[in-house]
Amino acid sequence: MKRILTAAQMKQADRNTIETMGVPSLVLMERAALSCVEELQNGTWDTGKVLAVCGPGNNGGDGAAIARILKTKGVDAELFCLGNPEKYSEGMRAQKKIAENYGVREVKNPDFREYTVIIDAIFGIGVSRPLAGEYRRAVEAICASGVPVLAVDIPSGIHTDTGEVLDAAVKARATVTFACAKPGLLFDPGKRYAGEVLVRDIGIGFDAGEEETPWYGSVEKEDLDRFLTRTPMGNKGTFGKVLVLAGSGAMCGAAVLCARAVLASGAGMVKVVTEERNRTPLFCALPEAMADFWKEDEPLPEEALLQDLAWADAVVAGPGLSKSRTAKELLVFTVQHTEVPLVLDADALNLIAEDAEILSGCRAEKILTPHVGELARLLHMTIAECQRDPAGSAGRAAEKYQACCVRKDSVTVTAEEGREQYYINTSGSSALATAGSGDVLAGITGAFAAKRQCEKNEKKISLAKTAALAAYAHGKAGEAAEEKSSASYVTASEIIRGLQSI
Ligand SMILES: NC(=O)C1=CN([C@@H]2O[C@H](COP(=O)(O)OP(=O)(O)OC[C@H]3O[C@@H](n4cnc5c(N)ncnc54)[C@H](O)[C@@H]3O)[C@@H](O)[C@H]2O)[C@@H](O)CC1
Ligand SMILES: [K+]
Repeated sequence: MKRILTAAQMKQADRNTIETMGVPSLVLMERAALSCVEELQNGTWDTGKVLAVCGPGNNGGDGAAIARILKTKGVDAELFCLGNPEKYSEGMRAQKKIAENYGVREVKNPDFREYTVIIDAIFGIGVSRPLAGEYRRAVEAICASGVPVLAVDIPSGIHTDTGEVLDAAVKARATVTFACAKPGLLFDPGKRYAGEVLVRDIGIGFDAGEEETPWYGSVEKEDLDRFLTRTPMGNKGTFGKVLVLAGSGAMCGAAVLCARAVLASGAGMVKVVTEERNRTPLFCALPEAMADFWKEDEPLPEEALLQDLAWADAVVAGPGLSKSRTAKELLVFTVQHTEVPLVLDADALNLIAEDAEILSGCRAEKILTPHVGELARLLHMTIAECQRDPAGSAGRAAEKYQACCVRKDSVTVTAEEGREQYYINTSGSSALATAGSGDVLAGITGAFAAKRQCEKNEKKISLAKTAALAAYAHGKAGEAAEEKSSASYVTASEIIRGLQSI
């Protein structure tokens, strides 16, 4: 698990390192600069002629230190400083003086195209308003030059906490960021501006405060491997039994994909409850599945359903379910009689968006997996509003529906109810944007929720972390599928196969 820090939390961590731990600010800056120089000298950058573009704050100080260290290594490195020198931060003032002492040349009106690398050290986590005047002109000229850019800490003009572009921003080939990633480097559009994000340790002795909110983190491969470890003493009944309520008359595929993903994600058994017309295609496509059936406009098979719900360790409801009268009755019955974790996806979410009463009296822990369109319907907001605030909109749905909410988008965010805690997903690509991909994620989430349900209490991770692990596995499976061909050719079935190569 990796912590992700907001600007305020990172500043607190810097302050704590300097004031409480006693590490001088210039030492941190030196380490920050050295980590950027190390990146620049890894053989993938042409350091023939380097320009460090420095702002008035400590980000600028990093830039001046980078130019000076490069100069001592024989690189032709120059400085271009923006802002009023009287308003420089102490760190910038000191670093600029040191650079001068080492003979680093300061240029006043550079032609950016003359350089082989530009260091973007205009603003870091201290950026506080849209870029204007000379800052904006510099950013636009850097972008227009086409010269590869290494951004220091965060591309200048990107909001550290939201990833928004503050009117103009530098587009970097890579960003070296210090101590921890920042939300703005992982959310769109900041993610597209940051290029490759390299997190470097500079000796920050934080505790930025575990309790401090908002709390952001990302799960990693080790977390997934740890979670998926199987006890050799287990059997198909103890690895998780998942009930999938999916597929209406016209939509058998969603049920098949979801149930197949359940089995490919480590669950021991899957049972599908689907519309009668899906009987033959379901058994042909997935001989491993058990099944029960319902018929449109006929009474629900309540006895069988009660037994299925008592058997399951987790329930997934919604993929391809339709919003028919009987589908809604099935959903209401399931919500009222489920006591194990309930994953609500697709049409289940659409039905709930139209009638929130469906969830009243629900005793189960819930995971909602809406894409942004479904989330907008659940929150009665516009899609644009939900896109503008990835974490906040996920959090709002978690609060409103007393659930954990997995907000699916190019960057998936999982929010937990009751606390401002968010997992930002770091895996996946546009390969995941294909029909049936959501059914696969619902299946993986159901399998993981069932596995968690079977764990002993002391080993149990939170439901939100379980859902975040499912989103991470889904993204990794998409990446594995993409490696075999290209993002354009990946299908949902290939994402399921990709699970084997994570
Ligand atoms: N000692 C420390 O505190 C360390 C700081 N570090 C670097 O310092 C950065 C943070 O430094 P600062 O807090 O000085 O912040 P910045 O260097 O990001 O910029 C802050 C300065 O820019 C001004 N400013 C902000 N937005 C502006 C805008 N749109 N137009 C014009 N002026 C604007 C502010 O008034 C302030 O003077 C980090 O991102 C990192 O690169 C690292 O060297 C690690 C150690
Ligand atoms: K920067």
